[in-house]
Amino acid sequence: MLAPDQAPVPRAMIEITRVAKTYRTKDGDVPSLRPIDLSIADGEFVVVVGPSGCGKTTLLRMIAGLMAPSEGRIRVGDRVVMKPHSDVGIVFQSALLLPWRTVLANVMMPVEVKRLPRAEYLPRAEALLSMAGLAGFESKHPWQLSGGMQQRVAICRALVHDPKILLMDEPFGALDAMTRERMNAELQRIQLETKKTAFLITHSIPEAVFLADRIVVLSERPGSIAAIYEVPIPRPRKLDVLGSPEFVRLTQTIRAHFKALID
Ligand SMILES: Nc1ncnc2c1ncn2[C@@H]1O[C@H](COP(=O)(O)OP(=O)(O)OP(=O)(O)O)[C@@H](O)[C@H]1O
Repeated sequence: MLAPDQAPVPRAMIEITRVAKTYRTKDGDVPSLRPIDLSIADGEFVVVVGPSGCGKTTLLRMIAGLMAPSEGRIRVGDRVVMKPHSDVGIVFQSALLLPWRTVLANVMMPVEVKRLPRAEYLPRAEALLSMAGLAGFESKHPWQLSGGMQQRVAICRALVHDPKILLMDEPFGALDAMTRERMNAELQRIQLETKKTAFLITHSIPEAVFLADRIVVLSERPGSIAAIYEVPIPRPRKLDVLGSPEFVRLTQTIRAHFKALID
């Protein structure tokens, strides 16, 4: 048996090392992220907040391999990210469902694109829809669903190929406040059940505090890590927690920090 100080340190699921990004445009260079370091553990839920244009989406796109860093490197699992890869599923602000396809056919899209065996993944798609409260809607079309339901379909689609990581860029930004709160509770449940590592960008500080294990606050562009807050509220968190003193205190602290960044 290993002594406590010899116990293996679990390897991070996402390791971001001195990653910076400058966009080279015909009008000149646009520095968007200063070198940042961040380790995200397997199963952890990390939420990123920061002023508009500070580089949040840029960071997400680099984790997904959709864009290369200008400096530094990103490791996901055992591999250094060099190109788009299957370890992530991505959810955007708009569900981006294909209107002529049924809900189930939309969820199966990544299986087709990645040429995975349909027979193996079909039951998984159905199980995900059921877990997301969409059993019975498999053969409906996107226009027959509410905005919140469409976003749940997008989450199922992001998870269908069983990626290790769920990346979300303002997934509930277009929803009304009540639906958004319900979706936060749903997302928490889905993440706890699937045990995925989650990385979410939001402009809503309450959403960040409700969902996160850790909140990363980025500074104005070119973004750098201004602070990291742990959220010690036990899970599963019910929506009642939004009114608890601990929740309100943390929300206010982060809001004040945020305000100081942009004033
Ligand atoms: N393709 C690009 N070419 C040049 N500059 C870009 C490009 N994409 C983003 N930028 C610039 O990089 C900066 C960071 O953009 P990014 O979209 O990552 O910010 P963000 O924090 O996600 O913003 P928001 O909260 O408004 O969505 C912005 O100033 C933006 O103008």
